[in-house]
Amino acid sequence: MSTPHPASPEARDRLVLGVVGGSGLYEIEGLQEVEQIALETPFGRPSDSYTVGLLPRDGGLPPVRAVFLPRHGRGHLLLPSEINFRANVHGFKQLGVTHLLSVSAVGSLREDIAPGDVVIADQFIDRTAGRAQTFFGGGLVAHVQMGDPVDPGFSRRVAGAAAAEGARVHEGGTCIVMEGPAFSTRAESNLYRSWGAHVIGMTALPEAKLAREAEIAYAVVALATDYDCWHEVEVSVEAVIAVVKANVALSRRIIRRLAAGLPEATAELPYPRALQFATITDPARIPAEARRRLDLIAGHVLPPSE
Ligand SMILES: CSC[C@H]1O[C@H](OP(=O)(O)O)[C@H](O)[C@@H]1O
Ligand SMILES: Nc1ncnc2[nH]cnc12
Repeated sequence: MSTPHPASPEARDRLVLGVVGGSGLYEIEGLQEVEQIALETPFGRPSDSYTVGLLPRDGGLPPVRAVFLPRHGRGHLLLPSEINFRANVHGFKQLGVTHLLSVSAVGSLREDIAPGDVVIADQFIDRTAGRAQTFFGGGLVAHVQMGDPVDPGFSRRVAGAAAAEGARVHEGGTCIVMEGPAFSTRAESNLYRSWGAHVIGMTALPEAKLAREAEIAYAVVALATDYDCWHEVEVSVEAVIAVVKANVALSRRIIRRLAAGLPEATAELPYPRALQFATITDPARIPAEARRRLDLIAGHVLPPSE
């Protein structure tokens, strides 16, 4: 399978679907012409090798290229705090991904979001600590916008695919992203409820911020697995995994249904041009090392060095 350079106009015009699998989703199904690709990045190693292949598309269109990575690694070896989010997103970018679907297990902070329901989260509150949040730094400064952290058009398609596959879908919702790995205290859980949040997880950030910097459209399909501890019963990994396992076939069907309806060209489902007005550093002062490290992410918005 030939892959154009991800920064080339040809690659940026062609829609490529990325899927980052969460707890319980370590493989996807139905891929044709499958390859496993192990990558290195300037930010270290991703969580595992990427599975790359083709998923069928409706309407006589050629299949869509799809790239899958389990964010905790196969066998679930990585804590949320141990995930190298920068390497994971950089790897997706290297493989030409333009649209990244995050699959995530979350706790519910609302009575009306029951275990087994799907939430297409569209806002996040960052309660992580000490995670690398950006590709930038070291002499090249950029500030991307995060007012709308997920891509609305892509998220609508994800919601449509989930509903078509029979899920009970909540379109929109605020996700608290905590550091973990311990689940919340009851006081924290009640505090997050008082903030109006809908669900709680441990991984959507900094993933969404890095996807934005990489100009990859991002959407989350969050599977509610439990009622966090505000609901009186403690959260247990056993309960979370039981719900994920009961819904793993649903998650895979949502991915296939989403892929089937995707257009061929990014013009029909544009990704964010997030870096167009985000860099602030005087191009003449950018260190060569920073230019090299950020070439794939920001090379297209930087004037060439003299
Ligand atoms: C196994 S319960 C806690 C664990 O599950 C979620 O992972 P992911 O978002 O990758 O599905 C949550 O964020 C925690 O990492
Ligand atoms: N209650 C919860 N808190 C944080 N992350 C979760 N993932 C699944 N359930 C969770």
